[in-house]
Amino acid sequence: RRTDDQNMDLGLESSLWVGNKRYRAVLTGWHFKWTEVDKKNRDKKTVLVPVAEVAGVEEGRVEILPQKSVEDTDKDFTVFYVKRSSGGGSYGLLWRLGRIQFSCASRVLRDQWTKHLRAALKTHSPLRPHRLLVFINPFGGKKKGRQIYHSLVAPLFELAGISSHVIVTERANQARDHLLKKDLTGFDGVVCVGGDGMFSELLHGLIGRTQQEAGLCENDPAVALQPCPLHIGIIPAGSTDCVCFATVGVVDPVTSALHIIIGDSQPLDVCSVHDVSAQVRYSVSLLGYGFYGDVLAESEKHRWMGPLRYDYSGAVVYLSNRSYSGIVQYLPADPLLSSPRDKTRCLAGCSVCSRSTERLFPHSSDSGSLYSSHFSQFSTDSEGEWVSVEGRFRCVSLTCMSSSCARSPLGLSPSAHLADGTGDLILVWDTHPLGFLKFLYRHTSTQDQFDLPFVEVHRVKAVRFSVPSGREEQEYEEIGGFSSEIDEGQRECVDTVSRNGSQQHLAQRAMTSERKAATPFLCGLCCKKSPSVSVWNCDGEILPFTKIVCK
Ligand SMILES: CCCCCCCCCCCCC/C=C/[C@@H](O)[C@H](CO)NC(=O)CCCCCCCCCCCCCCC
Ligand SMILES: Nc1ncnc2c1ncn2[C@@H]1O[C@H](COP(=O)(O)OP(=O)(O)OP(=O)(O)O)[C@@H](O)[C@H]1O
Ligand SMILES: [Ca+2]
Repeated sequence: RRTDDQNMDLGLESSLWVGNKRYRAVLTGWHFKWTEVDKKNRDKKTVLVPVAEVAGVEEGRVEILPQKSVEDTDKDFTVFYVKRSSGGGSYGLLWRLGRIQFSCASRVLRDQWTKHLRAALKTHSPLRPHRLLVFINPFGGKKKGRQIYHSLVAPLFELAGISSHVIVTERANQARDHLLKKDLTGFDGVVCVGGDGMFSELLHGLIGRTQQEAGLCENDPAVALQPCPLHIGIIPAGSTDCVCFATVGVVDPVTSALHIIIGDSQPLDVCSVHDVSAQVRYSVSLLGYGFYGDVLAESEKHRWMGPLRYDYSGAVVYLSNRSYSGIVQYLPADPLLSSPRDKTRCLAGCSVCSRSTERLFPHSSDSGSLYSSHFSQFSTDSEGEWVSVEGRFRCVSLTCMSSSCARSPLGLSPSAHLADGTGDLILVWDTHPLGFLKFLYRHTSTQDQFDLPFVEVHRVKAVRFSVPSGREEQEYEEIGGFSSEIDEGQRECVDTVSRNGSQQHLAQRAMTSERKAATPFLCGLCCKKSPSVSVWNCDGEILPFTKIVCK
C-alpha cells in the first residue's frame, strides 16, 4: 500500500464536460468519480469507479466496439471502465465495457488528466498483465473461438495496452506441448479460448513445465509440487465451460476479458490423479466414473453435434441403465471446517477458503506460493482414517469445486469450495431408473440432489478407486460399450474403515428398497448386455486407466 502523500500526488480535481453538461471530476488515487453539477451548482448523480477497474484511458473521443474509431480532438479524453450489468442472472454478474468521453477547458488539463489516470493505474493496479500468450481452439464448442477472440476480446486487450501472442491450435495437445517445451520468457500469463479441455491442456502444460524446471518428477506421488508462476485466463468458447462458469459466475467472453485485464485472480484446488504406473493427470472440476464417464465416451462419437452431443449421449447412456462395481476409499476432510450439505456458496473472497489457505500454508504471503507445500502436506498427513466402501454404483464423482455450468447452475456439489484443499465425493449407489433420473433432474433446479436414500456425499482430502479383482482386465474398448457379460445381481455393500492397514468391517450396509429395485426395466429396450467396467471422465478427457489414487 502507498502512503496518503503518495496518493495525493496522483490526485486531481477539475470541471469537465460531457456534451453540454458540466461534471466535477475527482481522482483520489484509489477512485475516479464524476458528479454532474446543475446550473445552480448542485450536485446530481455521481459515478464512482475504482481505479483498479479502469480498463484504459485514451486521448480524443474514442470508440472500441464494434469497431475502433478515434476522433482526435486535443481537449478530449475517453475513459473505459468495468460496468456491472444485471443481465447475468443470480449466479454472477455480466461485466461490460463502460465508456465516458470528457472535454476539458484546455489541452494542458487534458494531458494532466490522462497522465494522472495512467499513473494511478500503474500504482493501484500492479497485477495487470502486459504480455499474454493466447491459445485458440478453433474447434471447441460451436467452433467460434477465433471469431470470439478477434471480435470481442482482442480490441479490449489492445485498449488495455496488453500485447498478445496468439496461437490458433492445429491439433489436440499443441497448447500443452508448447507450454512444456517453448520459451515463455516475458509472458505474464496464458489464456485459453475454448472449453474445459483447453483449460485442462494449459493446466497440465503449466504444472508440468514448472516441475521440469524445478527438476521434479510430477509423476512421483510423493513429490511436493512447485507453484506455477503464470496464471491462466479463460475466454469461454467450449461446450460446458464449467471452470469459467464456476469461477466467474457467467459464461461471457467480455466479462472474462475484463477480469483478465484488471488482473483479477482466483485460486483453484487441483486434484492429482495417479494410475498404478504413477502417470499423473490433474482435475479441477469433474472426475467421474460410471454415468459421466460413459456419457463422455459416448459423446466423443458425436463431436459433430457440438455442445448438444452431451445431452444426446446423456439420454443414450441413461437409457442403457448401467451400474458398475467398485471399491472406493476416501480420506474425509475435517468436518468441523465445512460440509458439503451446509448450504453455503463459495465465491471470490470466501472465508472458508481463506481460513483453509491460512491453515494449509501458514507462511505463504501470496497466492503464487499456495501450491508449494500442498502435496507435502498430504504426504505427511497422518490424521484421519481412510473409509472404504464397496458395491455397485451408478456413478462415482469427485469434484474439487461446485462444477456449476449452464446445464446445472448450482453444480454437481453446490456447496463445494473453489480453493479449500478439499473435494466432494459423490457416491450414487445403484438404484432403479426413475430414482437415478430424479437425481439427475435435481441438478437442474435448486432441489437437493443429495437428499435421496441412494446418494452419499463426503468432503474429502484423498480418494482411491479400484474395481473388484477379476474385472479390471476387461478393457472398456474391447467391450465396445456392451460386453457379452450380463451383470450379476446387485452386491451387498460393505462399509469398512482401514486402521493401520487392517480392514475392519463397520457395518453391513442394509440394501434399501431403492437399491434392491435395480431391475433394469429399460434394459430390454435399449441394451441387452452391459460392460462391467466404465471409464473415468477427467474434466472432459477419458482416462486410459480405471484404478486411481487422487489427492
Ligand atoms: C432430465 C435432465 C437431467 C439433466 C442432468 C444434468 C446433469 C448435469 C451435470 C453437469 C455436470 C457438468 C460437470 C462438468 C464437467 C466438465 O469437466 C466436463 C468437461 O467440459 N464436461 C462433461 O464431462 C460433460 C458432462 C455432461 C453431462 C450431461 C448429462 C446430461 C444428462 C441427460 C440425461 C437425460 C435423461 C433423459 C431421459 C430420457
Ligand atoms: N486444433 C485442434 N484440433 C483438434 N482438437 C483440438 C485442437 N485444439 C485443441 N483440441 C482439443 O479439443 C478438445 C476439446 O476442446 P475444448 O475444451 O476447447 O471444447 P469442448 O470440448 O467443446 O468444450 P468443453 O470442454 O467445455 O466441454 C480439447 O481437449 C483439446 O485438447
Ligand atoms: Ca475444493
